[in-house]
Amino acid sequence: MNDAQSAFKDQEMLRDKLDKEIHEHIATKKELKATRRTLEGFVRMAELAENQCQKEKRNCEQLRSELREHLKDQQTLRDKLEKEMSQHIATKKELETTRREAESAENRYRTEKSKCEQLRWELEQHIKELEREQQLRKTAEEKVLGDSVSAASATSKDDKMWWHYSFKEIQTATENFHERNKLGQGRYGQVYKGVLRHTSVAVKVLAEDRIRDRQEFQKKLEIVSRLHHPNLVLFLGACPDKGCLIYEYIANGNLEERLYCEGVTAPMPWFIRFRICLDVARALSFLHTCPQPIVYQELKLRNVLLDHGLISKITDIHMAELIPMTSSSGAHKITESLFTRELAYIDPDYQRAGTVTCEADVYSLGILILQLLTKRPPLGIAFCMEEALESGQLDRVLDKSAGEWPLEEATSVAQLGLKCMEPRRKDRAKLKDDVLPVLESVQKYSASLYGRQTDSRH
Ligand SMILES: Nc1ncnc2c1ncn2[C@@H]1O[C@H](COP(=O)(O)OP(=O)(O)OP(=O)(O)O)[C@@H](O)[C@H]1O
Repeated sequence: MNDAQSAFKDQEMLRDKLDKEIHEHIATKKELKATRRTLEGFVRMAELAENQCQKEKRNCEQLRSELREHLKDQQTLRDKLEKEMSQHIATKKELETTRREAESAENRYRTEKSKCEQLRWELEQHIKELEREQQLRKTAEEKVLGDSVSAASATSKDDKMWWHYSFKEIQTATENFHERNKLGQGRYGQVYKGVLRHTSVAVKVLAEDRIRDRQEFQKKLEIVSRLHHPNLVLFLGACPDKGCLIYEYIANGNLEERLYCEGVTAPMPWFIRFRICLDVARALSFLHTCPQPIVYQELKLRNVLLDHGLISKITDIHMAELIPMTSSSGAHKITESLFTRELAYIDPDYQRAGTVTCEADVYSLGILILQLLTKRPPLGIAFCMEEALESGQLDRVLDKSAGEWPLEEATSVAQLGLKCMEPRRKDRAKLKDDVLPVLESVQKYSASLYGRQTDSRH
């Protein structure tokens, strides 16, 4: 083989190689073209996608801002709702409070109404009782006036005005002085409830030393049995040998218990208190104006009993002292030791004069009046009332549980109470001229307020 041939061969091989490379190049070019198209497609798709994205993004922005607006609106609405809700709760609470207040006001109204009804009923009973007793009183007073002189010396006579009960009868009546029938224990003995000859009675069993002087005791019984007055507890009889005194039973306890609402009783209204002052003053006046005057000496809250109509009656009348007919001054030396009496109620003039007069009762009445006005203990009561009146602050010391006191009337009763308590007996208020007129006019005022006459006695 020559050179030409080998060159040709080389050229052939080169041409084949070039052809092959051209083919490969063409194929690669085609591939590249295809790839380029694909890529261009991708680019377009990417552009489309980006456009879409932009659009979506814009939509999103739009939605977000709408959402923000919406949320803002919702927040405003929620704030408004919360505000309204709390207003609603506050209104509801207010309504609840108002409802409770209305309920308690209604309850208070009902209680007050029933108290009023009760008082009205009691007043009506009082009127009936007074009417019934008025007649009794008239005849009794006439009889007493006629009889009391002879009564002092009636011990040996047989014309007894009281029942003589046997001890057996009294034992039966009190179930042999059973504890459950015991009404209380005083300084001079025990008191039992019982039923004697179909009548409710209080049996007072006096201590032995109280009946030692038989004659004196009998004499007292004769006098006491002749004392009939609507405001005195009625003495029915006795079993003198055993020191048992039989009194009518008074159902509503004593004034101290009622004033201090023991046994959860309702407070006494002011007009009942005014009436009690008058009742007690009338009882004292009756005793003092007997032909042979009687000084009660035992006036205090515990010795004023109240019946079902809240009419007051003074008890322990057997403790009273007769002023001897021989005493021109109306003064009497008493044998009783002062220390057996309640000190605060004792006439301060007794120590100076050494004798007792009817003014001693007026002094005790003064304390009782001030106690009913203020519900305070007797000690220092006059001083406290003087201060209140001088400073024009009476309402500060008046007992608020008695209701709305009429100030003008309360002032005149308070002044009267102080006048009764003047240290010197000659300066004290006089029952007939001062005490009764003031208390009667106050009673008239109370009656006019309640639209009817609650007192038919005078
Ligand atoms: N007739 C009566 N009806 C109903 N209760 C009465 C009667 N008499 C007395 N009592 C009651 O019996 C109790 C004792 O009364 P008593 O008179 O013996 O003593 P006191 O008044 O408490 O004290 P003091 O001996 O100091 O007077 C009191 O609670 C009184 O209210």
